[in-house]
Amino acid sequence: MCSRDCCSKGGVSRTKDGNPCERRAEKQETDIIVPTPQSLLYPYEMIQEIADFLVKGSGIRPKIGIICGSGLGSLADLIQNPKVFEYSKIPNFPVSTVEGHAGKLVVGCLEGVNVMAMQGRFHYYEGYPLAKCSMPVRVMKLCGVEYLFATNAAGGINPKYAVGDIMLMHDHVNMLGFAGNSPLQGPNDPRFGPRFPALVNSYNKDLINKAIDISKAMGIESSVHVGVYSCLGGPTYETIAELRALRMMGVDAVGMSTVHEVITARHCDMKVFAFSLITNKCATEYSEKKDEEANHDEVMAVAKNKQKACCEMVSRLVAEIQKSL
Ligand SMILES: O=P(O)(O)O[C@@H]1C[C@H](O)[C@@H](CO)O1
Ligand SMILES: Nc1nc2[nH]cnc2c(=O)[nH]1
Repeated sequence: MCSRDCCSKGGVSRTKDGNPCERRAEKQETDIIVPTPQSLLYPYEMIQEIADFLVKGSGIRPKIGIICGSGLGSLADLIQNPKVFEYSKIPNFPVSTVEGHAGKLVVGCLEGVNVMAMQGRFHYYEGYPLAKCSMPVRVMKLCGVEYLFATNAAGGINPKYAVGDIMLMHDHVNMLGFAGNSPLQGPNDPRFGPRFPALVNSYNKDLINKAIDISKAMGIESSVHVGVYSCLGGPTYETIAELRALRMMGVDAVGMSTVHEVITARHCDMKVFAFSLITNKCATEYSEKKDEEANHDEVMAVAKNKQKACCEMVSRLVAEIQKSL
């Protein structure tokens, strides 16, 4: 009861004659916390400011943006004459909190092409909203990037995949999107892209075909697949029932990233190439042994072992793009 002698009925405070209590209504109004829509977290001007800082600081306008997956930070070590920016020194940039994600942005030259690589990405499970996780993709765009290379470590659900294989992504199942979460949620800024972007053909077919040719030239084609990736929120790895459900949906590999980055990149019309390094085989039988459970140490160890092949795939593909520039 408030001091005006009100009672609460059906969650609404009312005076004795049945009218809503004004004082209570006023208080409730001030108590309501309206979350900022995701798209407003990083307005265009703020992204422009970050991009200007990076272009001015490096003296480079990159054409290709690379996001290094867990344990794949060595992709950025390929870059010549690197200018390195710690995330903590970039205005309005989040910090990396996960092992295997160094938290550095490296700008320089690879195979004659200006590139920008993120040694460390941001994940939803770190507590960042999706728009914050994929904000660097928009920064890349305003720096001049036309191609996004997104890489990740993922669990292999397709029974034909082995640990250490590479899966070229040709599509995704957006589980967080199924649940109504999107980095584009909120008012749309048309300077980035349209309100309703189409996502069919998100993964550039020409780049996938070039990567297949490269895998043949490298003699690793038997361990390179083309498949469907799905991102879950993490940080838990999946239950067996979840893995079975994903398999039934046609998912070949599962991870905790990339999809929202690809959505953001396609929204601003970047060409996308993405691959998963299969760091563990997902258990789909209840009889699996304890030592077959996914764990991050294993993910990191496999990524370390396979970084050479991943690096070669990336640099050869950049060299192919260079020919067409
Ligand atoms: O950043 P990626 O997607 O490569 O990292 C995966 C997903 C989790 O961050 C981590 C789990 O081991 O690896
Ligand atoms: N969700 C998920 N992410 C991963 N990253 C590396 N392996 C896995 C996995 O099995 N599941």
